[in-house]
Amino acid sequence: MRFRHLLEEKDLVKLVRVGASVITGALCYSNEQEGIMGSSRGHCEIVEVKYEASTVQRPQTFRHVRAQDREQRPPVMKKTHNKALENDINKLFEAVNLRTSKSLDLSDSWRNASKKPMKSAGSHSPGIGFSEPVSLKQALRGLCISQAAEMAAVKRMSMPASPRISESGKITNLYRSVMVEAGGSGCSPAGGVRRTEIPRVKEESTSYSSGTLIQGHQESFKSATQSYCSSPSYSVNPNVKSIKCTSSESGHALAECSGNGVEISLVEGERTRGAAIKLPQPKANSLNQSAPSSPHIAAALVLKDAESSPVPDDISHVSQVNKQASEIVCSQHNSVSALPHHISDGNLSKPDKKISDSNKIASGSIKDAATPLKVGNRAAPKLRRKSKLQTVPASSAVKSNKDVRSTRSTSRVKPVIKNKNLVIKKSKKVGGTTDGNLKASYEVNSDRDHSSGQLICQRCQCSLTDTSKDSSKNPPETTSTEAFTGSRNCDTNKSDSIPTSWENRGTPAVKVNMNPKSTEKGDISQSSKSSICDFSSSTTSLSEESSLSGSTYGNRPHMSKDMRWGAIDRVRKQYGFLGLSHFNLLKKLGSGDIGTVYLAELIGTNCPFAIKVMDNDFLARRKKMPRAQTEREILRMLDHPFLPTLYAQFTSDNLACLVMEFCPGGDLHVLRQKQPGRYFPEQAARFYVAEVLLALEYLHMLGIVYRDLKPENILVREDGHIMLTDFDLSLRCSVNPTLVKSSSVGIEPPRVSGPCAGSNCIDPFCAGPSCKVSCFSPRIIPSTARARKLKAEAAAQARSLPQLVAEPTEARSNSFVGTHEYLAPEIIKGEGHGSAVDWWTFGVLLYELLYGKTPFKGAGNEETLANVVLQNLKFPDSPIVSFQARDLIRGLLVKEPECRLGTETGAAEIKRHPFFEGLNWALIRCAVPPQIPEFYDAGNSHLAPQEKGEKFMGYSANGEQLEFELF
Ligand SMILES: Nc1ncnc2c1ncn2[C@@H]1O[C@H](COP(=O)(O)OP(=O)(O)OP(=O)(O)O)[C@@H](O)[C@H]1O
Repeated sequence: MRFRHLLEEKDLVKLVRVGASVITGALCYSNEQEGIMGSSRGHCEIVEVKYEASTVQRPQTFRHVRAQDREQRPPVMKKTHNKALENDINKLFEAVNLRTSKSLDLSDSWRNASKKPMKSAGSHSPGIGFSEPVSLKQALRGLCISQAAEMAAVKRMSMPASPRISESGKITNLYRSVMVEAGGSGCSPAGGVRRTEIPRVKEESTSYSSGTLIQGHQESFKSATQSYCSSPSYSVNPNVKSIKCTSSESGHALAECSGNGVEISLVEGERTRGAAIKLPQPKANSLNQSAPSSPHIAAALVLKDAESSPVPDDISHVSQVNKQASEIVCSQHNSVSALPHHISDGNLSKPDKKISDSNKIASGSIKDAATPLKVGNRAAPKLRRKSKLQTVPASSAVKSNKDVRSTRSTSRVKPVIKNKNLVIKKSKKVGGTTDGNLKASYEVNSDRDHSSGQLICQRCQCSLTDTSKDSSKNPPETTSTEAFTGSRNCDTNKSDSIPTSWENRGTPAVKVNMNPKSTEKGDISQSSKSSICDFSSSTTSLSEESSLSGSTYGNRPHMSKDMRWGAIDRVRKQYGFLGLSHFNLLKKLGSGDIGTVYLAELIGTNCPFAIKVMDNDFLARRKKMPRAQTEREILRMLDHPFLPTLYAQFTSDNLACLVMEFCPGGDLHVLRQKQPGRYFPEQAARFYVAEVLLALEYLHMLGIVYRDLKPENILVREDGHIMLTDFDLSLRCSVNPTLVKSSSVGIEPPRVSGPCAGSNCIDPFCAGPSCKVSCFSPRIIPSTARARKLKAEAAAQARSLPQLVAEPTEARSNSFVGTHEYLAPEIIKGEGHGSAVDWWTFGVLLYELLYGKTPFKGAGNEETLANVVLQNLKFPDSPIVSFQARDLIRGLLVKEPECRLGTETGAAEIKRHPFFEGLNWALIRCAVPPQIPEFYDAGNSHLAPQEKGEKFMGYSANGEQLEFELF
């Protein structure tokens, strides 16, 4: 009987039962005939035969053995392979050093085994040293473990460098080069203090070198832009990979073609209107081809023309030449509404007219030649092309695989990602429709003389050529770069007339198709419009640079007066774009799963921002792009005092950047630990959770289940109010506002404690003529007949009113998302969860703020999870917490989500709880916060507190300085 050299584990166990209780050393049995050892599952991969009993072989890798076998094994060995099993077993036992001792200390054996490397240097497979005794089981397990370790090591080695390192490496490099560059440079702030500035990073000459891209595009870019301006000035900046066209007369940037993704932005002087066209990256082998995307450029310019001049008839003469997806986003910065246009594969989409009029953007599919293209407030000329408007029903949330993580700080559980994060899947139909979007497609004509590489003006039939000259009027951004100036040989009298079509000679015109779904970068698209909730229509299609600013005035009313908009707009107008190079990175604020957040100052503005920098390569490698995309899309939607405002977004060097409001107060987790006893006084806790509640309510109404509530994600603004941040784990779902009759659901009237809660009160500190308490002061109810009457009236009024439930109480997801200590039982149990998880986490949050610890924390993650599901809620004796607070926590930390407070009608239920009695919800943002971060001076923020001779940032509470320094 032929012995199969790959012994199964059970066979070995049998062998041991026969006589050997312990095996020392590795079992490694080579089998040349069988091929790769252990190739089949269930077989032990660890057997090795000592072909010569007298020779003590070092443990070898299987490959080693095989190689040696071929060379060294005596021919007789091959012949013996077919010996009887008995002989083979004998051989095996010869190879095994049997130990007669009765027992073996397992720990010793493990220790010994681990001490002794079991394979020779350079070996690739595991083995166990012969000298150390281990049990068979241990030997097997040890080999499996070491093999697993080896496999992991091999995998690690085969993997690219750590993305985190890669990302931080990029930033570090940026810093380093800045440190070198910036010393004593003009970038230093007043006082000669050196600041860290993001340099313009030189692009490596790769197969997709942006420099080459620029080369490929610049001719056509020049030609195309010359028609806009009688005296254009061009500058090429290889560092930021752009070509910029500036009006020599006005000095305004007119257009920019960026090699990074090959984007063109169109801007024009005071009436800055941006149009970004995203062009396909040329293939590596087509880099030397001339101007592969010039038709797109022409298309972009035609778009711009459409705003100011009629599109000539011949623009409708179109043929398709390039099916590579492109995107165009236009916005009129100074108009109230921003109107995105997308072009890809021959289609140009435009927003729904009605929505755009009301500052709401929706995408549309328009192929009607008669449909005027409206940009901003102006109707665009009619375009002769087919048009089709399509409305696509909102998609529902997509259940995804599980995802677990913890993002608590060092003292907390670190994230463990078990499964994929929930992602809202969207259709990617090119030229088709996507979630909740109306799409439009246009055909645009782009004629150019490809033989000469020149664009031909059809009006005067002139050719457009360039003449190089020194560009002294380049914006500072490009002074160090190659400059060239183009002039057009067009009749100067016609300088105002814009060639709106290009003669097509030999090459068909472009048909650009709009794809409202964002690309991987997700920066220049209408992706936000594909939101599945109703509110998505109010989100704009935001190009990475232009549209955010252009739309913000209309779409973020609560921050419309913020000077930061103006600061960003000025930079954008001055340079034609906004990028990392316009910011001084002052400090790393922290890193998360998908990016790193920096404190940055917009150069020359003294405006601090928090910039979240995400490495697209890293995100793609780690499959975290959807999380980043979710966060980006949610950020674009937000307009709430307790939620972040996204001022701008852009991509620099494949780093996706989100420019947000900087919160100098740190997060509540840090702040709590600075409190005496590491817990907040009840009044302070009430303030913070009340604001969180409003933020959650708003999110729910947008169809966003937050899912990651914890103190670390609650930042403190400079005014002491909170900002809920971090949306990459949020669930987006549809919302179906439901009108609920109060009587049918037994809704209790709002628990008003006095006139303070009346709608007529506009003073947060006023609770009526006789009530001089703030919204957060202990309730003082005047026991007057008048007060009682008012209360009764308010109660009666509330009873008579129907109630609108606009929160996604029906949303369901099976994702395993959150932070261990904050995970709701239904998430742990995998039963599917909805918005009620936010009310569970809300309860945990209140508990932690009041008691300084979370209610179900165990020794480890598993114990914590078990406690969440099984353990009853207990309250510590200390500190003393009010009955109302405990009652609210009890109502929130109900393990069955259907019985949990807030599940039925959302935040309204919670707001009515006696814990919040006396709180004027409407005026909470005017209330005095428990603590306010000290004055922040961006101009000095780069300095260490010691350097400034003062604390950089601290908290003052009741006039008392708390030792709370951020830097
Ligand atoms: N606007 C901001 N102002 C001040 N600090 C901020 C701001 N945004 C984020 N931070 C800080 O930067 C750090 C990283 O934030 P980030 O959101 O990237 O990571 P995170 O909260 O751990 O979440 P995630 O891992 O999901 O990305 C956090 O410590 C956070 O407190």
